[in-house]
Order: sequence, then structure tokens, then C-alpha cells
Amino acid sequence: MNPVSKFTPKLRREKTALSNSDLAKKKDAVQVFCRLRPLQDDQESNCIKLLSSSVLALTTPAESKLIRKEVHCQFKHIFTNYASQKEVFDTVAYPFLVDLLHGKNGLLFTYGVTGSGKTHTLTGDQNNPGIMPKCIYTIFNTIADFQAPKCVIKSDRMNGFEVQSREDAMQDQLFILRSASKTPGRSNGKKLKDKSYLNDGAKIMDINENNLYSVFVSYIEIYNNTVYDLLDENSGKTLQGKILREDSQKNMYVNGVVETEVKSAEEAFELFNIGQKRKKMGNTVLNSVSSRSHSIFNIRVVQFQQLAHNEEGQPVIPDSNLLKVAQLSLVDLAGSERTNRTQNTGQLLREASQINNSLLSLRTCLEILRENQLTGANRLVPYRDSRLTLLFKNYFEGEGRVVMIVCVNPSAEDFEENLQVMKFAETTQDVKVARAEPKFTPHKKKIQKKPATPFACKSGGTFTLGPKLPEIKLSFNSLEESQVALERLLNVLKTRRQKIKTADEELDQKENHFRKRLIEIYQENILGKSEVKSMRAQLKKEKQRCTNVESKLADLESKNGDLNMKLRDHQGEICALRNTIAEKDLKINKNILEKEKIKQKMALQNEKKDHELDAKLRRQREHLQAAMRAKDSKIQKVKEILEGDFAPVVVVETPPVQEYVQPPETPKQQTRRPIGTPASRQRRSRSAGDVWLEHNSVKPVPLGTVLQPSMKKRKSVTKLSKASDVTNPKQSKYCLIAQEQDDGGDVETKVYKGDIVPTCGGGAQVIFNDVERLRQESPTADIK
Ligand SMILES: Nc1ncnc2c1ncn2[C@@H]1O[C@H](COP(=O)(O)OP(=O)(O)OP(=O)(O)O)[C@@H](O)[C@H]1O
Repeated sequence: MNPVSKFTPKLRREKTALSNSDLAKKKDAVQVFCRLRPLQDDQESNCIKLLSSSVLALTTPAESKLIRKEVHCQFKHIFTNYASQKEVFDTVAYPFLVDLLHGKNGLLFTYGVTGSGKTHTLTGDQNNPGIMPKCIYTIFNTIADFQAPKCVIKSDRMNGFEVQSREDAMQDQLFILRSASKTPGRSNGKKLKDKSYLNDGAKIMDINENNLYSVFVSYIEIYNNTVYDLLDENSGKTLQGKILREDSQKNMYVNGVVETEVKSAEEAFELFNIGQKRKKMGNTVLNSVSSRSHSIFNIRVVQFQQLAHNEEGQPVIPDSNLLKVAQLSLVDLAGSERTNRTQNTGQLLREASQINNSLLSLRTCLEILRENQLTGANRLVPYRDSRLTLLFKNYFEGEGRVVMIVCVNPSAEDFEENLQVMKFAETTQDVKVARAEPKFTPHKKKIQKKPATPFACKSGGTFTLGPKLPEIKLSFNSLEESQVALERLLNVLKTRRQKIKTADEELDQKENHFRKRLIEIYQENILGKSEVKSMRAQLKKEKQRCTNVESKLADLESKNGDLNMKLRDHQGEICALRNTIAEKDLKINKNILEKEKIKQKMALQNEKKDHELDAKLRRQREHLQAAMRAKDSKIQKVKEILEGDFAPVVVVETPPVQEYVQPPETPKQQTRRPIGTPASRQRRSRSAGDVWLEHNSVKPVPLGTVLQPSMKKRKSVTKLSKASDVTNPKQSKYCLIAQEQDDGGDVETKVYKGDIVPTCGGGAQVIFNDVERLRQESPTADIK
């Protein structure tokens, strides 16, 4: 049975009128909610303080290097870390569903730092379902009794919907069943209850019960600024990028996106799970299951008024133009990341930079929108900077309600990122978007009606010329009977003629209608042809542009190649020059080293010479001093001899002074020439061992050397005051120790040694036969 449209296109004109005047007046600010997630660890420090149910304070953590401050942020409502998924759904998403089932669009997106709970809020898990599963359940709980037959409404993959005949719908249903049984992963929503979520039975109360509803879902992701269809079965393992297009009503849509009709929540979840498996996820330091792309789960509800049922009890379906279409986009944005915290590298780092770029574009667009609205400026909003903003362009320009949930991890570690998130939230709240109005399908495509057979009668039976011709039996016997038969024949012929005339008229009418239709088709064909022609021209232009760009690219590439060659040459030259420089540097360094060595050598030689000269000088000086001292001591001794009452002392001539004089080992008397020694004096007996008379005139500086005068038995005196000091017959040896210290601290010790020889007068005389000299140089003398 072909569907018959019972509507006039009036409603459409009403909609256009609304969009021009009323929409411009009714504007609502974007609603921004905040949801705090629980801290992972109770010990973690918190940077967020709740001041009321809509205001929070963000405080700089003590360990931060930033100046300490408290930033206050206001939201439509703040959900604390204790808030349940139901509370979030009831407050944020429920109003969206009311709108959706009344034909109004909506965009709900979660925004926040990675790991702040965006996916948890939007999807949740089986026991704790988030906004998406709750929305799906609520829709099906509500429209359970008002669902349109499957496949009667069909997506045209160009953002529009078309109405199918029941036969086509049946065929499509069969096709779906067959392909579902062939595809191992698909179970047509029947066996997937175990993968489902908890249904709390929520419903929307005031829907239009005269309408029938069809629900369609699509699931896309924007990864590295490319749009992918997560439900595209034909792409194989690698998803193909999709392009964004504008439909006739300037709505952005993903060209060729798979939009599947679902008849139960489970079917929707099955598709969501299929898409979820294809979604790009990553394991980062901050979240083990981190979304690396922005994912968009679209729910579209198509509704139409059910005016009548046909003889078979099937609803009569209206024209495609009168379908009311509304869309709810649930967007899970990838988390903003600071690379120094996530420590991402390679692919993850590239992804993060793309994520941050697209979020930055979103922020820029909203900032410019706000500026335009606040100042009346007309700055171009750069929606085209990223696929994310381009896709949602219509929402920000008044295609529906926009709500953002800012997810926040209150951990002090997230402070700096949270600060940025709060700034963005502030900007977003100031943006106003036109209030959503019910939308009708943007596509005008009508179903193909089968052309009526010109000769078919309305009842659908075969064409007859009317009642059968009566049998005529003419008889000359009964003229009356013949007359009646002829009249009956005449009547039948008249009826037939009338019928033929009516058929002729009908035929003419149909012919006219057919001709008219033919002309229409011809005109459409001409229009189509001219459209094709203009598109071909455009394509040609584009191709030409492409060729130009390609040739430019080739030029640039060859130039680039030349430049690279030159660069390589220059690099080679630079390398050679560097090598030469390095060699020269090496030589210079060698020369410097040699010079340094020569200098050191010369300095050493100079020093040596200086030392030698010094030593020579010192020796000469000492020699002179010694000579002087010898003279002095001679004079002194002569004096003492003259003054004393003991025998005159014979002084041994001092040997020439040396640097260091070792005490003589062998009998020195043999080598020394005694001066003035009395020839025949008796020497004291030495059988009992020599006893030394040690004469220390002053307190001597302790020698502290191994060279000590060898005196086994000794008697020490500091002064010879009496003659008996010398004449004691036990003493046979005399030793005089004298010390001198010069200005430089050098000490010179002299040990004069001699034999005590008794004199004939009963006195004694000392015959000096040896002198030992020990010079001790002060270690600091050289430094001076
Ligand atoms: N309100 C909450 N209550 C309980 N657990 C939460 C809440 N919010 C988040 N979580 C948990 O925190 C973890 C990270 O959350 P989620 O994956 O939702 O972060 P995300 O913002 O989507 O991160 P990304 O941007 O990296 O994808 C998950 O294990 C999630 O269960």
C-alpha cells in the first residue's frame, strides 16, 4: 500500500515565518553545570571549596609556585562528589528529552581535564548508567505504544528522512534481518540484555499521543581533526574519514553517515557498544582508559501525525515534508591535557596536541560569539578551524538548546588546568543561543508513486464496455417481439456508447495528466540536467584548481628538492670548514702547550740558577763570617787564657767552613795540624773511658738531629767559673757548644772539641783538635 499524504504544506510556511522573527528575539544563555568527581585518595589535597550549590572557590594550593589566590566561579548548578547519576540526569538531561520528543534539538557536552569524569557522566557503567543510557531508556519507555512501523521512515544519509511504502519497508526489514543473521557481531538487539544498563523506568509525560515516533542513532568520533563513522560496517578495519556538508537548510551534517533505526533501548546500546569498540582510547598517566577523540552519539527522533488507518489497519503515513525531526547530540569531549603532566610521547603526544587544538578552536569560537553578542561586533566566528566547531556551528547559531557539564577533579594537582576550565566555563555561560523550535525534515524527497495504468478502472478490475449485447432473434412473424429486442439492443448500445465516451474522457484526462506529469518530469529533467551541468562545471573548475594546486605543489616540491640539495652542499662545506677549524685549533693548542712547557723549563732553569747563585753567595758570606768568627774566637780564647789561672789554651785552627761539616770519624789529630801543642805533656789516661767536660755557654736550641756529638760520659757546665772545673783529673776531653741564629731563622751549631792536658804548673790546658758545624735552615726562609 502506497502512503498517502494528508497534510498540506502550510505547516512548513509557518515554520519559516517563526524562524525569521520570533527566533531572533528568544535567546537563552548556554547553561553550564559543574560536576565534581571524588578524590582518588582521601589524603589528596583539595583545591576546591563549595560556597553554595552554584558557587565554588578555587584556591591556589600551598605547593604551587603561582601567587596565592582564590577564584570564585558560578554555575547553573554544582553537583558535588556525592551526586548520583540520576540526579545529574534529572537536572541536566531530562529537559533535553522533553524538548527532543517535542521536536526540538539539543546539544549536551562534557568538558574537562583528562580523567575528570566526562565519560563517567555521559556513559557510566552497567550498574551506574550515565546520561546516554538513561536518555535511551526514557525515550523508549515513553514512546513504547507510539512507535512507527520499522523502516517506514528511512534516513537518506544526507541529513534527511524519507517515507517508504509499506512494501519497501517490508523489503528493508527482510534485508536487515538477513544481514543481521549473517553478521556474527550483530544480534538485532535480542540477545544483548546482559550488555545492557539498569532501566529505572523514567518517562516523559506529556508527549503528543496522536503522533508516531521513530528513533535513529548514529555514532561518530573526531580524531586528529578527522570525522569517522563508528557504525560504518563497510569501512572494514580502518575507518574512512567522512566529510562535513551543509544541507539545504544550512545544517551541518556528516555526509554518508550510517543512521540506524532502533526499536528498543537494547538495539541502541548494541550499536553504541559496537562504536565504543572502534573508538580511539589510550592509556595515559592520568587515565588508564582515556578518550583520545571527541565522540558524538546522536539520537534523532522522527515523528509524524497519525491521522487515519487504511483498511488493513496500518497507519497512513504522511508526506516526507511533514516529518518532524529532532536531534540530541551527546558529546564526550576528549580531555584537555598538559603534556608535562601526562608525560605523553609519540602518538599520544600528537593526539594530545590535536585534542588541545580543537578545544582551543571551541574556546575561540565561543569567545568571539560572546564578544559579538556583548559588543554588537560582527567578527567572523572561525567555525571552520576545526571539525568539532564546524559540526556544532548550527547549535551555536540557534538550532537548539546547548548545555555544558564541566567535569572537575578537585585534586590540587589539577589546579592549573581547572583554572583554565573555569575561565572557559565563564565565557561559555555568557554566550546566548536562539531558543530551539520544532524542526521538520530538511529533505524534500518524495516517495516514488507507481504510475497509474491508463486503462485500469478505479476498482482495479478489467475494462468492459458494459452489459453484454442481448441476443436478437428477428422474426417477421412477430414484429412486436423484434421491436422490443431492437430497443433492448439500442439501449445496450447507448450504454456502451456512454461508457466509451466516459472512458474516452477519462483517457483524455489521464492523458492530459500524464502529459502534464511528463512535462513536469521533462522540466525536472532539464533542471536536473542544468544542475548536473553546473555541478560538472564546478567539478571541472575544482579539478582544474586541484591540477593547479598539484602543479604548484610539484613546483614547490622540486624547489624544495633544489633547496634541500643546496642545503646539503652547504652543510658539507660547513662540515669541511669545521674540520679545518678543528685541526687548526688542535695545532694552536699544541703550540700553546709547547710554549707553556718551554716557559716552565726556563722558569725552572732560572730558579735553579737563582738557587745556585744564592747558595754561592751564602757560602761566601758564611765563609767570611766564619773567618771573622774564628778570628774573634781566637782573640777571645787568647783573652781567656791571659785572664784565667789555668794553662793557656791552644786553639786548633778552624778548618775552612763548609756547607755541612761532618764530625771526623778517623782520628782527626792525624789530619789536623795542632797549633801550639806542648810537645811532651802527658795526656790523661783513657783506660776508664773519656769523660767530657761539656761547656754550653748559652741555653742551646735542641738540635733534634741524628747527628749528636758522641760523649758517653760527660759533665755539663754553662760557665767555667773555677779552675777546678777544668783541672779535674777525671776529665780528659773538652767540648764547647756554641749556637748562632741569623735573621732568616737559620741556626748554626758549632761543637769545638779538644783534649784537656795537664800543665806542669798543676793547671790544665785544652788543645782543640776538632770542630763540628751543624747548620739548620729554617723552612720558611726560602719563602721569604
Ligand atoms: N563522579 C564520579 N564518581 C565516581 N567515579 C568517578 C566519577 N567521575 C569519574 N570517576 C572515575 O574516574 C575515572 C576517570 O573518569 P573518566 O574516564 O570518566 O574521565 P574522562 O574525563 O572521561 O577522561 P578522558 O578525558 O581521559 O577520557 C574513571 O575510573 C571513573 O569511574
